[in-house]
Formats: sequence, structure tokens, C-alpha cells
Amino acid sequence: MSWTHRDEEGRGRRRKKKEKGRIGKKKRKRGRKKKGKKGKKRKKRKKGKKRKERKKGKKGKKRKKGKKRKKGKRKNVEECQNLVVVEEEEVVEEEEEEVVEEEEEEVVEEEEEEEVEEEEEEEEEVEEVEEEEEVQPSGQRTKMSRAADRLKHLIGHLDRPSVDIRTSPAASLASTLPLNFRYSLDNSLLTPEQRRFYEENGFLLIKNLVSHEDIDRFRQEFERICRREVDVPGLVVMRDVAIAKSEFVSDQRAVSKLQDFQEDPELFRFCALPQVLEYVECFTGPNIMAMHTMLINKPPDAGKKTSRHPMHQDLHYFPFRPAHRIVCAWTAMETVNRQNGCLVVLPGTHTGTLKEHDYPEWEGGVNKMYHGVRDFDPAHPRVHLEMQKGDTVFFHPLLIHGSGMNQTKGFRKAISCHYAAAECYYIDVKGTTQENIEKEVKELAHKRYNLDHISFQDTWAFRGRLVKGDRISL
Ligand SMILES: CCCCCC(=O)SCCNC(=O)CCNC(=O)[C@H](O)C(C)(C)COP(=O)(O)OP(=O)(O)OC[C@H]1O[C@@H](n2cnc3c(N)ncnc32)[C@H](O)[C@@H]1OP(=O)(O)O
Ligand SMILES: O=C(O)CCC(=O)C(=O)O
Repeated sequence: MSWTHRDEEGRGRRRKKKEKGRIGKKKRKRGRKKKGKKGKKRKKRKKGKKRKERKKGKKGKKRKKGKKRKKGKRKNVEECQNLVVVEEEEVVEEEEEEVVEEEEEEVVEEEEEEEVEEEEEEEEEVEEVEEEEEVQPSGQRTKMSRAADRLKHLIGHLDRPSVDIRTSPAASLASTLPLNFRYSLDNSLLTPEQRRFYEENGFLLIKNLVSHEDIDRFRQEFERICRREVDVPGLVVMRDVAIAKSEFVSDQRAVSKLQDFQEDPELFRFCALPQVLEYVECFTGPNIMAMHTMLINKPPDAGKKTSRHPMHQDLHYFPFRPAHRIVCAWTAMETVNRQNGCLVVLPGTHTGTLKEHDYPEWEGGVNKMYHGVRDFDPAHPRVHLEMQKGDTVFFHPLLIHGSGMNQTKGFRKAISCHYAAAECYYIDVKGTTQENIEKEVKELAHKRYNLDHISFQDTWAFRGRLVKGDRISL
């Protein structure tokens, strides 16, 4: 637990450096802002005009949609009666239609995004915006076409055949890369399309990345742990709240999640798989820490819907930054689909800020520390990440995601690791929305290990393991 001392110094140095940088940045900003504002007014006028045009267009579209929807509904009732029940019960709670209606929602959403973007631009990102405008002069790619593009990418991305889609970017394509990527680093692994996809959506699904052989080995180890044949230091074994008080059965039926398996050499192999780290490096850079590990064994729902995982942003749990140098790798250990509670993501939400989280008010109870995001746009398009064994999704810690209820009789298994650049630094969460989780974690550490003065940051420094490069600040 030595982060405090060493890092306080480091933090001091960094803070000074940052302040210096900020002053410089502010000066530069001031100089540019004048120029920027005029441009922005022009931009706003244009946007107003565009908005009017869109509204006009939307009326016509709505009428058309009404017809389409009726047809679609009939099909739903005839063919997918079960689905109606599924929809009602899932965390996802929205109607199938809402997902299909992305086009319409995207327009509204894009408008909202534009406004938020504008605000952010005013405050912080003047420099970046200017860069963006240089490489993407208005008119070259409108917001509308970006929304449509995004949808196209999303669908194309999810429909890919089950093969490894790794390719090297062709030299000729490199020139089409925008220069303002902020969520991924220059690398020779991701294609321009994959990179752009992550930038815009906050996740990237790679098919068939982890071998079935490895997954079977992880499964066997999981079963050994459940049978208590191995004792793993630091491991947290969770039971679903609905069965936590029922009679203990010492096999996987009782276990809903293994957390912090960094001391289990077999399970921890997952975190160091070279083909996984190759991707991770595109987001973290070459010095990589495995910060958080989980094997999630989503149980068949006991009837109280407690197998759901509320919509949340993982950054809520992390007292380290910057967010865009943190990434999660989540690998399906078997087929995951809407029936057994696949991941559900709100594409693009990684571009927002960390929101307030707390326990959702669910009648059947909520699992310990399963905080949900307080306010998010329920109309935001959702993507259900249906995956096959070995498929891996990489996602940003601000991406709002969750998972639905497991309505099957089987367990739904996935293994995951949150990675961070070793250059990330700890932050003090006092006075922030993360205070509630800090309090809970500290209480748990006290209860479990009788540790009184452990800090939130300590609990992370203690769990983190270097998997590549040098351990720097974390
Ligand atoms: C970081 C990336 C994103 C992460 C997102 C997440 O996953 S967030 C989720 C992360 N979750 C966690 O870190 C939680 C870690 N979980 C734990 O530490 C533990 O499973 C636990 C505290 C909940 C239970 O610990 P114990 O091993 O002491 O369990 P024990 O069986 O003795 O139960 C102690 C008390 O906790 C209750 N309990 C047990 N499991 C529970 C659960 N899942 N949810 C709520 N409460 C639970 C019991 O009913 C009992 O209450 P009574 O005392 O009233 O009888
Ligand atoms: O695997 C799941 O069901 C959800 C996992 C998740 O969202 C998380 O642990 O952050």
C-alpha cells in the first residue's frame, strides 16, 4: 500500500506540471477563442437552419414510420410473443421498436450531443475543436451523415462473420484517418474503420479472439474454486442476492461472480493473453496494468430479476484517470444472447462525463455494489452485444452498459479484465459522485480484512498487477 507516499510526491509534481500546462493552454486558448467564437456563431446559425430542415423532413418521416410500425407490431405479436415478455422484464426495459427507431432518435440525440459538444467545446476543448475543424471542414461530413454512418458501422460491425477481423491498415487508407482521435492511440493493429468505430461508439467487438481451449481451462478452474479445491488469496466470491441467504451449495450454482482473481495463475492467464494485450495496447499504450478481474457466472434468475446488472459506467468504481487510458476486455465464455442476459451498451455515451450512480430501486433487491447510473436518456439507442464463445468486446469505462436478466436455466459465463495505462494516476474522489462507492468499498475492506485506515486508492494499488512494460504510477 505504498501509493500514498510515493504518489503524493508524484501527484504534486504532476499537478505542477499540469498547472503549468494549463496556464500555457489558457493563454493559447484566449488567443484562439476570439477567432473561434465567430466561427461558432456561424456554425450555430447553420445548425439552426439544419435543424429546421430536419424538423420538416422528420414530419414526413414520422408519418411513414407510423405505417411501418403497425406492420412491425403485427409481426411481433404473431412471431415473437415471448419477446414481449422478455422486453418487459429486462433491465433494458425498452421496446424492440426503440432500437429499430434509432434513425429517428439519432436525429434528436445528435442535436442534443451537438449542444453538449458545443458547451464542452466552449469550456475546454477549443484547441481540439479547431483541429477537428481543420481536418473536417463543415460540409465535408454533416452530423446527419455521421449518425447514419454510425448506425451503418454498428450494424456492419455486429454482423461480421465469426472470424478474427484483425488486419493491418493499408498504407493508402492511413491518409483517410482523421487526426483528432482521442480514445485510441496510433497503432498498427486496428483498421481505420475499427478505430473510428471505437472512437464514435466506445466499444469494439473482436470475434473469436480467445481460444476455446483457453476458455475451457478457465471454466475448469472456476469449477475447482467453486468446489473449494483451491484457495485464492484476495478472491471475492459473490452470490446473487436472491440466493445469498438460501442454503449454501458448494458448487457453481451458488456463485454469481468471482472477483479479484489476480492471485490465481490459471485465471489470471486471461489478463496476459498476448492477443488480448495487443488490442488493449491500442487504448492504454505499452505499459499496462491489469486493475480489476472478474469471472461473471450470471445465474438463472430466481424470479426476482436480481440477475440483471443495472446500467452503469465502470469509471464510477475507479479512483484513477485519465478515463481514455482505461479499457475493459470482456470475453464470452459461451454463447451470450438476449435470453441469457448479454451485455447492453449505449453507443457513444463514452464521450460524456461520469454520472451519478446509486442503487436502483428494484423491488426484488439489488446485488451489493451494483450501482446504476442515475440519469441517462432512456431513448438513447441500445445495442445488445450477442456474442459467441471466445468473442471479446473492448469498451471504454464511461460507456453506459449493463446486462439483462438470465431467463434460461443455464449460467451465462464471461471473463473480464479492466486494464489501465501504468501512467494513470490516482485521484481523490472526495466531494465527487464517487464518494458513495468509496465509502462502501472502505466499509467492506474493514469488515473483510479488519483494515481501518485503508484508502480507496490503496484497495486498487493492492489489486493491480503489471502485465506489460513498466509499472509507473498506478
Ligand atoms: C469495476 C468494474 C465494474 C464493476 C461493476 C461491478 O461488478 S460492481 C459489483 C462489485 N461487487 C462487489 O465488489 C461486491 C463484493 N461482494 C462481496 O464482498 C460479498 O459478496 C458480499 C459483501 C456481498 C457478501 O460477503 P460475505 O462473503 O461476507 O457473504 P455472507 O454470505 O457472509 O453475507 C454477508 C451479508 O451480505 C449479504 N449478501 C451476500 N451476498 C450479497 C449480495 N450479492 N448482495 C447483497 N447482499 C449480499 C448476506 O445476505 C448477508 O447479509 P446479513 O448480514 O444481513 O445476513
Ligand atoms: O457481465 C455482466 O453481466 C455485466 C458485467 C458488467 O457490466 C460489469 O461488471 O461492469
